[in-house]
Parts: sequence; C-alpha cells; structure tokens
Amino acid sequence: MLRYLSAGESHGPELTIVVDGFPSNLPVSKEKIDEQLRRRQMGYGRGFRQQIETDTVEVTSGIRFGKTLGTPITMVVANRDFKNWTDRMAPFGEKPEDLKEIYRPRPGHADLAGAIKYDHEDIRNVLERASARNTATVVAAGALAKQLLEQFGILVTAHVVELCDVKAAQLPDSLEQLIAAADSSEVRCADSNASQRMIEKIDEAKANGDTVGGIFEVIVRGCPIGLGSYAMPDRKLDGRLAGALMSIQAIKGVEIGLGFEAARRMGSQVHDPILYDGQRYLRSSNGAGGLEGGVTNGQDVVVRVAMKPISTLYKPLPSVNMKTKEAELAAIERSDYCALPAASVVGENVVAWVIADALIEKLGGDSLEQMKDNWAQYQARVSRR
Ligand SMILES: Cc1cc2nc3c(=O)[nH]c(=O)nc-3n(C[C@H](O)[C@H](O)[C@H](O)COP(=O)(O)O)c2cc1C
Ligand SMILES: C=C(O[C@@H]1CC(C(=O)O)=C[C@@H](OP(=O)(O)O)[C@H]1O)C(=O)O
Repeated sequence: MLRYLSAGESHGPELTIVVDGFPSNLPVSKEKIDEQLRRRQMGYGRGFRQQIETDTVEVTSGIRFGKTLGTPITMVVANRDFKNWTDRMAPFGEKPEDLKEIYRPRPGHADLAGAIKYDHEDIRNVLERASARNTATVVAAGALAKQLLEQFGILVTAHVVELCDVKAAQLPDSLEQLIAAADSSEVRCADSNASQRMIEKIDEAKANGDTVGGIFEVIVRGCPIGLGSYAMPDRKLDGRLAGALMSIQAIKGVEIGLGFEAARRMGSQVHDPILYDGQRYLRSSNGAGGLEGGVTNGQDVVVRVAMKPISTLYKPLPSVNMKTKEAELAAIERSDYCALPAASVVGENVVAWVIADALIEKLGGDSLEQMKDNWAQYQARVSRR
C-alpha cells in the first residue's frame, strides 16, 4: 500500500512529504523528480510566484545511492519566497505590529469556511495550507510513482483539451505525437490552433481582472488487465482515481472514458465489443476508458478532469469583512489567472500515484525484483486465458 503525509505552508520555510510503501531497489533519479516539479511550474497564465520559485527536491530519507531502501522516503521542497515572509510566517515570536491581516474571504477559496471551521481571525491562517502550493510535494510523490511504473512499461501523460470555451479539435493519432505536441505548447494543448486561442482567452481574462479554468485529459498506457477490484467499493480503481483527482485544488469534475456523454447514449453506442485475435482479447472501442467494474481491462485508462477558474479575482466579487460584518469586496492575493496546464501535470502525477498503488497491491513483494517476478508470472497467466 502506498501512502503519504504532507505538510507545509505556502509561504513557510518548506514543504515536506513522507512517502511509504515503495518496494526496495527501485532505481530513482532526482533529475526525474525535478523534471516533474519543473513541468508543474510551467504554463501560460501563472502569476509572479513562479518567477520566485525554482522547485527542486531534497531527499532526506529512504533512498541510498539512487535506489529505494523500502523504507519511508522523505522529500522536501523549499519555498524560496519564505525569505520575504520570515517575520509574517515565523513559527514563534510576536506578531509584527504592522501585520496586514486578511478579513475579506474570497468566494471560491477555502477562506470563509476555513476561518469559521478553525476559528481563525486572520484568513492567512487558512489560505497558507489551502493553497495549491502543496501540489509541488504531491507531484514529487507522483514522480516516484512514475519511476516505478516505468519499470513495467506503464506510461502516464496528460494534455489540456478545453480552456474556458476553447476546445482542442485536431489531436494527433499517436500518443507519442500527442505528448510531444502538448509538451511544446504553453498551455499543454496538442492542437496548435486551439493553443493559440487558449492563450488569447487567458490574456482576455487577465485584461478583465478575471480568471479561467478548463479540462485536461490523463491517459495511462500499458496497464495490465486486473488493477483495482470490483469486490469492495474502496478497492474500485475508478473511485480511487476520481477521489484522488478531486482532492486536487480547484478540481470540480472527473469523468472516465465517455463519462457524462455515456448517459446521453444508447448502450449499444457506449459499450466496447469484445474480440479475440487468437492470442488475446481486443476491444474495438474504448468508451469505458479502460475501466470496467473498477478494474483495468487492458485498454488505455482515459480520465478527463474539470478545473474551475482561479478564485482570486483582480476585479473582486462581493464579500463581507468578517471583522466588521460590512459588505466589502473580496481580498486580492497575488494570484494565477489560469493554472490549468500546471493542474494537468499535477493530475498526471496523481494518476501515476494511484496506478502505482494498485500495481503494488496486485503484485505484492517487498523488492522490485519480487515485483518483477510476480509480474512475469501474472503476464504468463493472463496470456493463457
Ligand atoms: C496548480 C494550481 C494553482 C492554483 N493557483 C491559484 C491561485 O493563484 N489563486 C487562487 O485563488 N487559487 C488558485 N488555485 C485554486 C485554489 O487553490 C483552490 O480553488 C482553493 O484551494 C479552494 O479549493 P477548491 O477549489 O478545491 O474548492 C490553484 C489551483 C491549482 C491546482
Ligand atoms: C505557489 C503556487 O501556487 C499558488 C497557489 C495559490 C492558491 O491559492 O492555490 C495562490 C498563489 O500563491 P501566491 O500568493 O504565493 O502567488 C499561487 O502562486 C505554486 O503552485 O507553486
């Protein structure tokens, strides 16, 4: 079982994650973790913070000479911005007299509910942890999961398919081309025409003091048949994927395969016919998005994820000053205008995490070698069915 605990405030000294459950002897590269952190920081529409940060990971436990030990792995990502916040984010000492506290909650953020729930006067005490800054450590964990999946030929990728009302229309047929096109787009969209219009849409939002969201798609190629289970609700892989993706800040919808569209069609136009080519089972379509009964069926796992527009508006919405109860405009915090490309990288890594967890569950074993033995045995068994 893979699990993690993470901690850290957005403008505190650092973010920490402790990850448990990886097998021993997995080759792990710091460069590959840093590469995912770099991808998460990119994308058109981000605010000034990304110019301050250059995220890299420091590993302080669980890895020796580039291989996992099978023990908890601790990873730290420093907040470079902390040097500008030392007095305002100090763990101990007196509150500065000139501290500007935040009393006007932003609609859409955790501000109002968080301040009431935790009895905070200063909404900064809420937003520091509600902030998506901590997705940096989630991505670091996902980057480890990706390196495990690589050992079994499983690839996870993501690309933006819609941004506000702009839709990608012309997508390359091959996954390799899709990845290359998404990677070279500032909005991580593989349709270059749509990419340009998406950039214009972000500019339009920014000019109006507004924000935008959109939809990204995550594709997993190379999953064996049989990850997840129909046996109990909490073992269903579709539920586990949806839960993990919905836990990312600003994610408001997840659909698998045809998703909501399946509800509008006849069954004959939704389900994927089963064929046999003399050696293995094939499907002539993939409306199920690679999951039936909460179990992978050997097709690509395809998940689409909806992100709402960023909550902080430079032209703020009505709010209430929680100290005076007077009607006032919401507070403005330095902010992104669109973080959809970044969210797609977070989503990709979160999906890698869930799939790696299911693979570890399926194969068992304390070391990578044992996992590989079990994989070979399982593949042989599958090929006899
Ligand atoms: C990568 C990423 C960056 C984000 N950047 C901002 C931001 O700059 N300003 C903001 O108000 N919200 C931002 N958000 C969204 C908020 O963190 C999120 O809306 C808030 O925590 C409330 O959670 P909820 O939207 O899931 O309900 C970002 C989300 C992600 C995934
Ligand atoms: C710091 C990151 O995202 C932050 C997420 C975020 C929010 O409210 O979620 C608000 C902004 O924080 P700040 O006010 O420090 O600029 C974003 O920059 C990051 O992704 O690394």
